[in-house]
Amino acid sequence: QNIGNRVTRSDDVKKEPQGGSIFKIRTTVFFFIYGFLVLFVFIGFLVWRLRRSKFQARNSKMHFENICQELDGSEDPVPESMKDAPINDKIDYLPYKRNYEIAKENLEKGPVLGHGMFGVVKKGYLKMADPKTEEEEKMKLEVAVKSVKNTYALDQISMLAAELRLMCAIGKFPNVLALVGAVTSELRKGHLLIVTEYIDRGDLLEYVRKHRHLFEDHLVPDKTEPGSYLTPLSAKRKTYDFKIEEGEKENAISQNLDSLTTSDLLSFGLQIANGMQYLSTIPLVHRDLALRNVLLKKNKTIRIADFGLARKYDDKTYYKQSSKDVPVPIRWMSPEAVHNMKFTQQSDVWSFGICLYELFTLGGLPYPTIENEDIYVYIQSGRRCLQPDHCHVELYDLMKLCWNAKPELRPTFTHIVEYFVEHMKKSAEHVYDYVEDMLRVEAESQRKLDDWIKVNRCEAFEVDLKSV
Ligand SMILES: Nc1ncnc2c1ncn2[C@@H]1O[C@H](COP(=O)(O)OP(=O)(O)OP(=O)(O)O)[C@@H](O)[C@H]1O
Repeated sequence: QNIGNRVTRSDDVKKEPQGGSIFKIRTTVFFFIYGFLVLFVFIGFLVWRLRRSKFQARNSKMHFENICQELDGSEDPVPESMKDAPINDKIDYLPYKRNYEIAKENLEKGPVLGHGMFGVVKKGYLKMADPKTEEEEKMKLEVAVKSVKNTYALDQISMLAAELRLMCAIGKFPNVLALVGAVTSELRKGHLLIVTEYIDRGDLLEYVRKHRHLFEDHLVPDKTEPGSYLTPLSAKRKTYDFKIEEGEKENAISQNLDSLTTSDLLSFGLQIANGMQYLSTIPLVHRDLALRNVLLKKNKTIRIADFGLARKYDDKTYYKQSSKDVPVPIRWMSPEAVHNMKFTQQSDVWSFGICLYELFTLGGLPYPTIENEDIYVYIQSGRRCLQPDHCHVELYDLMKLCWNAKPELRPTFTHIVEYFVEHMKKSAEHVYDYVEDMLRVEAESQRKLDDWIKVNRCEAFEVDLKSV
């Protein structure tokens, strides 16, 4: 049957009229022209792509070149009008100190510690730049290494470079995250690494939240206060009862990380105030002071971190006032900062008051019953966070001072540290002694970080800081 069909088809072909071949020629010519056009467009597209990627490469090379130049800071002197301005405003003039440079081969990268919106922080191990002994050759320092997720995101690399220059100017202080060094040698290829101290216990907010069920409250209702049985317990004045024997004072803060007591909260509060006081003398405005940006070490000392210009835009904590705006940490912000987006030392003081609230509520959300969009109206009407249960009234008084509607009437960080120290010397001297001792140890360990990079740059750095 198949053979039969084939015969029939070939017969049809033989019988085809002449008009059919004209049609065939036309079709061939049409396809030829059409194919030629397609080929022409395709080649045009390839040429356009090639030229565009060449242009982009030249453009990003130029941008990377700019970022490299910016690393050295502007050659112009800081204008007289900006002399006393916070270093955040003078970022263009801040240089990256080249003696912070780490040889890439001395740095080994480890597991991811955490992500920001654009950045990623990994654990790292740094070899000594100039080992003198065999033992030193084998030694490795645990560090944290920050980089951007997308090496082609020029604006993010530029922000990371700015963060590096800011960290160079900040220097070292026990309650502030210290820069160990940086790898900038491959910046032209989009690779920039900031290497800082490794802080082993994550952020303080998570720590207090995770340990709130173990909390040991040493703030008890004042037994000497006269009151009737009609006075509710919550309305009674509370005082500390640390139950520490004379000889046990030095162990009064447990280094066991599976514990959380009133002494710990006081110690964290004092340390944050101490770190902020140092930053305010530089002067640097943090702009995002919150427990989530404070890191904890296993000896229960803390480091204020996250001076970056990039923010965690995807985090619910950051609120967009309108679709055009940059998301901001509205619950931590003073009213004037919300109103005009102007961040100052006084707005940092407000945020410090909120940090105390977070501490003494064991990681509670500020204004828990108020929606983001209603916070500004709420604080403008004079209302504030309520006194946390675990907070001594003198510390709540300090919080209220930090939340004064008038920025100029808020205490400075120097006043805050004095207030804290006085409160602790009176009521919790063991905590004060502990913090003082630990900070001495931490200052020493930060000084030793310089040994991991070739040059001992402490002196040079101090001279530079004064001239900024
Ligand atoms: N020095 C450090 N030691 C240990 N862990 C760290 C260190 N720095 C950051 N981390 C961890 O990495 C997480 C992300 O860090 P960080 O918030 O600085 O990232 P980021 O990229 O700067 O984010 P963004 O700039 O968008 O705020 C932190 O929450 C913390 O858990």
